[in-house]
Amino acid sequence: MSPPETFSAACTPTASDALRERAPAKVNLTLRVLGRRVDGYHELVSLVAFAGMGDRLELLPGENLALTVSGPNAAEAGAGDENLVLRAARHLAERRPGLRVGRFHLVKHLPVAAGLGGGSSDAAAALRLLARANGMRLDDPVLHAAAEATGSDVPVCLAGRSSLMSGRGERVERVDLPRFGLLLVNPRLPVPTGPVFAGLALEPGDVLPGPDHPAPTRLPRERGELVRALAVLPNDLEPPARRLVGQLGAVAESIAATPRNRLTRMSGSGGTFFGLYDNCREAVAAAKIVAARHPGWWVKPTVLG
Ligand SMILES: C[C@](O)(CO)[C@H](O)COP(=O)(O)OP(=O)(O)OC[C@H]1O[C@@H](n2ccc(N)nc2=O)[C@H](O)[C@@H]1O
Ligand SMILES: Nc1ncnc2c1ncn2[C@@H]1O[C@H](COP(=O)(O)OP(=O)(O)OP(=O)(O)O)[C@@H](O)[C@H]1O
Repeated sequence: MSPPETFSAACTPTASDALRERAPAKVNLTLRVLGRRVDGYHELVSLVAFAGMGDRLELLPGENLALTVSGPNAAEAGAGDENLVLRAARHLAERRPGLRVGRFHLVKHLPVAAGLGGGSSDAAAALRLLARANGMRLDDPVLHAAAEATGSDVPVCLAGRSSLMSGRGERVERVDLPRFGLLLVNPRLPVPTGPVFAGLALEPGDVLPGPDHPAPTRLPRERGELVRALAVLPNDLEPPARRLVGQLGAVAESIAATPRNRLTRMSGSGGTFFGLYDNCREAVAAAKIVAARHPGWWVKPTVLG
């Protein structure tokens, strides 16, 4: 006689119960450094937008927190305690007793330490998934406190749409931007964020005269006008990043030389550079040229906004 049926597996979550979120690449269209705060962080203002590609994160809700990672850049991101997915989850759990967590699976497409805020976007996706699993609203201040505690780029990634980011990264104002074709190029050389900021050689309390940035409402909505406005608002981290990693100059040149390129610039602390185009088709044509000349580089055409 067969043992009595316990039906024990009936309510065990399966992969099909997983919640899913995208973790898109963050692009800093502009990045002005206004000075250095007494806490050592730099005071910034940056126009941030999100790409049509990035990582993917799943959560199978449950009692125990765990993470597995797959995808082309899984090894570089790692699945240990320091992964920003787990750090964000722990920051939220500390602030929200009884938080239901679970098993995360990250598909890591974005290069690591690349200026695309990959880890920050993964952390923000983790917070959005935990909010869904716990019936929390996305504007819950606890979610925002956990984002801020996880990293400077996590609040803007939690917003997940074009924004003007300021302070250390904690102030985020929504901005409407036109859509662009986008080319992302990374020479597969990781660039650590801390040393790039350190290359500015600012002391705590220093204030830089001059750097100014138009308010969200003063930014043009038309693509051509916006490109002209962006052209005079650089990424202030580009000179120290180029000093740190000499090969970055070649990345910028390769994008700038493509047909119909509207703007070429470094994102975040580098070393990914982006090119803007009027549409995705032009970005694909540019990607083919760059990839043919530099087969070892990470080259992705997509859209922005
Ligand atoms: C360069 C940007 O990606 C632009 O969006 C961000 O400012 C960096 O964001 P992030 O990687 O999330 O940065 P965090 O993990 O908070 O900080 C990494 C390191 O960058 C430096 N850092 C970061 C942000 C900031 N406003 N000032 C800084 O000086 C600090 O040395 C810090 O130790
Ligand atoms: N999920 C993750 N994905 C990528 N890196 C992670 C992750 N979790 C932790 N890290 C660590 O975070 C560091 C920064 O990685 P990330 O790819 O977010 O950098 P970045 O793109 O330069 O970020 P930013 O643009 O915010 O400066 C790396 O040293 C990496 O080891």
